[in-house]
This record gives sequence, structure tokens and C-alpha cells, in this order.
Amino acid sequence: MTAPAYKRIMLKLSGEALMGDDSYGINRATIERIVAEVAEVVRMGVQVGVVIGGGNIFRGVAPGAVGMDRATADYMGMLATVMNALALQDAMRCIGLQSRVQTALAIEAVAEPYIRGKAIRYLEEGKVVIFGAGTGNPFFTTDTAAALRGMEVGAEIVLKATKVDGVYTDDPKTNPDAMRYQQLSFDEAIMRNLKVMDATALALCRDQKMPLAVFSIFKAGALKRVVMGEDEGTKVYC
Ligand SMILES: Nc1ncnc2c1ncn2[C@@H]1O[C@H](COP(=O)(O)OP(=O)(O)O)[C@@H](O)[C@H]1O
Ligand SMILES: O=c1ccn([C@@H]2O[C@H](COP(=O)(O)OP(=O)(O)O)[C@@H](O)[C@H]2O)c(=O)[nH]1
Repeated sequence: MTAPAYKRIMLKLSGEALMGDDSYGINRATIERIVAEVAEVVRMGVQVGVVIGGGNIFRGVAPGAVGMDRATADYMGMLATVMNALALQDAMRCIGLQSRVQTALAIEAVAEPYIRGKAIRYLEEGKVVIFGAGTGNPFFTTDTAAALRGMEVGAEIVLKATKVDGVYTDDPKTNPDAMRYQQLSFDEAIMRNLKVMDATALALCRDQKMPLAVFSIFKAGALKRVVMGEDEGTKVYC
């Protein structure tokens, strides 16, 4: 069997994608399927960190947050990611996949705090580390948290599992003529304002030379194919 292309990855799981076909919250079948795919790459010997989003529960820039103080709304969004982290950990426990949740906001009774050295140790032990509460700061996103934590723990690539199957020339949800890139550079993604990931996250990856792969969370086997270095989604390079 060919070896995986990466030893350590940072996987960003979209909060919104956890809804599956529901209109909000966490869809059980969706989370179970995602966890099974993560387990498959862990069994291949890949060390996996996961940054989970929160858009299925709360987004600081959502209509429901209109009129709210932005920082307050963002803290609510970060707390939402902690709920998703716990749900994800529980789904992993159900299939015997060992994981730890670390959170950027102190909620001692619920999860341990983010401690870089400890996170690296867990990864070395083959445990999945789920990073909750994003960066711990308002005005950021969990995409930026994935880039940041990926760099901190020495991941070789950030994998963004999202609703679309790659980076397009324009938003494919609104422009049916948009074409998918097989690969493109960070400079091009930033210059063309391709909003598949926020500019802060893209700039951080570019500056630290952290490659990024964007692929569909709904496509069965896509995670494994990216990890094997196969042609899947879009690769953004430095
Ligand atoms: N150029 C583009 N290529 C791909 N997707 C894009 C592009 N521009 C905007 N999008 C939109 O970005 C969304 C993914 O980003 P985001 O909202 O951050 O999702 P996530 O929930 O994964 O964090 C897609 O659903 C897509 O509609
Ligand atoms: O470092 C962070 C990460 C997240 N958030 C808040 O948490 C929400 C949920 O995260 P995100 O939108 O990135 O989740 P996803 O797009 O994956 O559903 C964001 O809208 C922000 O309000 C934040 O303030 N700082």
C-alpha cells in the first residue's frame, strides 16, 4: 500500500456542514460519516488535529446577531464551536477513536485549555486533537484558527473540508459558470478575492508557507484521497 502524503494534518471542519440536510444544529448521520472518514486516515498512521467551526449554531456576522456588539456575538460563536467539539468527540468515542478537546477559551469544567505542547504530545500518541473556540479572539474565524493551530503544532498541510468541492473562479453557489481550480497560488487566491477562505487565513498560510487543500465534506472518501496526495479538490500552494 502506498504511504500517505502527510504525517500530520490540520483538518478544518465546517460547522455549517455538520447540519447535513437539517436547517440548524448537528445532524447525527453527517457527524458519524465524517468521524468514520477521520478514523480511516488515523488508522493509516496520520496524526490529525481538527478545528471545528460553529456556523451551524451561531455566527457572529449572522442576521440573528444584527444589532449585537460584534465581540459579544463572536464570543457566542466561539462557544458554539465548543459545543460542536464535544459532539465530535462523543461521536469519536462511540466508534473507539481516541480524542482530546482543547479550547482556546477557558471553560475548565468542560474541556482542557489549549496547551501547545500537550496537543503535540496527544498527536504523537495517535489521539485526534479537537481544537474548540477558534483562536479565542473575536473578529477571527475558525479558518484562521485552523491555519494558526496547524502552524503551531507543525502540521504539513491545512485541509479545509467545506460545502464546495474546491476553489472556483467565482462563488459556485451564485455563479453557475464558475470553474474549479485544480491548484492555484495563495497570491492568486488573495488577489482575485476568491472567498473560499477568509483573507486573514489565506495570508497567514502564504506567509508561513503552509499549503492548503480545499475539498467537499460531502464527498465520500475525499479526505482519504487528499491525504494520499491524490487529485481531489483544490490545492493552494505558496
Ligand atoms: N471562489 C470561490 N470558490 C469556492 N467557494 C467560494 C468562492 N467564493 C465564495 N465561495 C463560497 O465559500 C463557501 C465556503 O466558505 P465558508 O463560508 O468559509 O464555509 P465553511 O462553513 O466551510 O467555513 C462556499 O460555500 C462557497 O459558496
Ligand atoms: O477565532 C475565532 C473563531 C470563530 N469566531 C466566531 O465563531 C463563529 C463560528 O465560526 P466560523 O464562522 O468560522 O464557523 P464555520 O464557518 O466553520 O461554520 C464565527 O462566525 C465568529 O463569530 C471568533 O470570533 N473567533
